[in-house]
Amino acid sequence: MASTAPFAKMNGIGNEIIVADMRGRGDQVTAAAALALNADAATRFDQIMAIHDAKTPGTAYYVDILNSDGTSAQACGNGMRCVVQALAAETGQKTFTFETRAGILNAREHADGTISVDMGMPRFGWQEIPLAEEFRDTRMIELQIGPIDAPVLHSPSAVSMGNPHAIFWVDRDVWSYELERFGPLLENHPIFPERANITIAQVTSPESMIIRTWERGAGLTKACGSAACASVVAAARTRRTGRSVDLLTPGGGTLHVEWREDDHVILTGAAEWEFSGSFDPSTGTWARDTESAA
Ligand SMILES: N[C@H](CCC[C@H](N)C(=O)O)C(=O)O
Repeated sequence: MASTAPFAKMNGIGNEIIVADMRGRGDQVTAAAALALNADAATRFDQIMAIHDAKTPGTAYYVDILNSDGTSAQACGNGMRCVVQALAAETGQKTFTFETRAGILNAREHADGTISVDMGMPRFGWQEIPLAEEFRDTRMIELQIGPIDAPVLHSPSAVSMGNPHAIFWVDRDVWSYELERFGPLLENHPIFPERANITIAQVTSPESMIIRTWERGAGLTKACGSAACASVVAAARTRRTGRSVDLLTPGGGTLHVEWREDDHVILTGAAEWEFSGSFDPSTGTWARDTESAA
């Protein structure tokens, strides 16, 4: 058995996150460990953020991201805020430069405890998202679900925030759609060769929207940061909102997204620690720290 690694169960406005401290070791959190942790109600999660030693000069840490089905993800905005909060508490530092599979990413903890993550630049090319066939304009792609003559959801915008997203625009209450039924079909639709995160978005003003997301590899979640970024970029591109938007998410929390003029997308919100423990990164066997809160 490999030696155990410390972890913290946290959440980013309800997005269930495990921050695993894999610094100073060469092994990885395995898919088997992810599945085992997710099968236990106490450690059920949407993403594991595994902090590794830096690989690239100029970055402080390399962060590997796993979904609850054991697959890996390029980006996780809510999880990055949890990573920042944990590292800021440990080091006293407020700003960090990370590397993820999607590239270099900067983040900062503010005086009020909220955290901003620079999620980088969105990409709109059909091959970059990626889509399986050519769409010259990804502001609206041909895809629908439900009866052919009366689709329930149709014509989403497609965006890459490092990871693939499709945003379906709806006029009715986002809760009136059976996302748990349509989500898996759309996530795995052949138009998305790397699958996709599926969001339904209701724009409520030029500065606000409500979103619900079916996450690739994790299912329905209480919040999804990269989907919030993708939704604002897609809404601004289609003139539904401006470039600075508050998003209400299913957990009741709010995220703020700003698509800056320099094309970077900044995600801001809270992060919360729940409890700490240690786990075996190869099997997922874990124990709660005795001094840790319930
Ligand atoms: N919860 C994450 C997104 C995870 C994306 C993941 N489900 C994928 O792309 O496979 C967030 O806050 O950005």
